[in-house]
Amino acid sequence: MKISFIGTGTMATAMIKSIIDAGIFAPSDIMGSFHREKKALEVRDTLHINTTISNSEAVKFGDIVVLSVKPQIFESVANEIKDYIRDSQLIISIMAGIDVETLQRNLLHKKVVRCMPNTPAQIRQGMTVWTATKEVEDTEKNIVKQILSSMGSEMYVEDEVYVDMATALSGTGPAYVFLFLESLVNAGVHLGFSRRDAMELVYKTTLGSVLFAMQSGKHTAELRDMVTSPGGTTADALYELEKGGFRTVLEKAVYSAYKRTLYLKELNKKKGG
Ligand SMILES: NC(=O)C1=CN([C@@H]2O[C@H](COP(=O)(O)OP(=O)(O)OC[C@H]3O[C@@H](n4cnc5c(N)ncnc54)[C@H](O)[C@@H]3O)[C@@H](O)[C@H]2O)C=CC1
Ligand SMILES: O=C(O)[C@@H]1CCC=N1
Repeated sequence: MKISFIGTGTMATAMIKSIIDAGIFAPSDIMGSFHREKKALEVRDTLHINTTISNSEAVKFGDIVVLSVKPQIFESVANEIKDYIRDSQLIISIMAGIDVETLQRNLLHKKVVRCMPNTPAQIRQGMTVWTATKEVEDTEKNIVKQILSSMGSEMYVEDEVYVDMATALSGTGPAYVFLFLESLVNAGVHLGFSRRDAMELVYKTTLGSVLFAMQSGKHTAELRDMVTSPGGTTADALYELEKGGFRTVLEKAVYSAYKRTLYLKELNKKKGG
């Protein structure tokens, strides 16, 4: 079985490394298409996969074709490749804000998987939410599951509305976490720690807390109470966080990313005609 990537950037490269590491595809069975020859040669030399600057060549190569270009150029890429897609091929899209109906209509193809991965896939710790059209067979769904599992965890959903929601929560999620980490590290530096020590304290505290929350199975409010001594330091810090609207700001941010996903979806539907 062969797989092609249309647009071999950050996310596609993470997927390619994962499927090679997991032994699902050999480099010789992978093709990546590129915008520029120079980048294609660089990747060919490092990952030892096949490369091309022709999207139609890439489509002809794979049994599975992954669409990993930016959503803004989907329409022009679809026009370029639609006549080369075979009925038997499985199309996997990782593009944000392009729904199944728009994919099917622009590609003139029914067998489609839409998924939303995230960047921790680069170290095989990603989280991907995905759905498939009824034309995708169970054996093909199993292959998709294997591909996505090689990048970390995966969650299948029947209704694609959850893929839109996941775009705001888990797809965009790493950016929220990185901003949180950056703020805490800065707070540590403000107190007087070296940046290196502050990073170690913050990263390990965050990692330990996440693992504790996952393994204890307790509600986070209960875990928070365990830290909060009467008249102690935590109560003061939490008071300031609530006063500053920490939860509300976070919820509004996620909701705003969700609205943006829906906006992009509508925009791409209209563009597709
Ligand atoms: N970066 C992220 O955290 C996530 C991104 N996504 C989705 O993944 C897709 C790719 O995102 P990234 O990898 O971050 O972007 P990227 O910009 O790193 O990758 C896109 C690649 O497409 C190439 N390209 C541009 N025009 C092309 C053309 N006409 N034909 C072929 N290739 C072309 C670019 O040179 C680039 O390498 C997007 O649709 C995005 O919505 C999904 C989940 C998370
Ligand atoms: O910002 C974006 O549009 C992409 C989709 C999810 C994460 N990054």
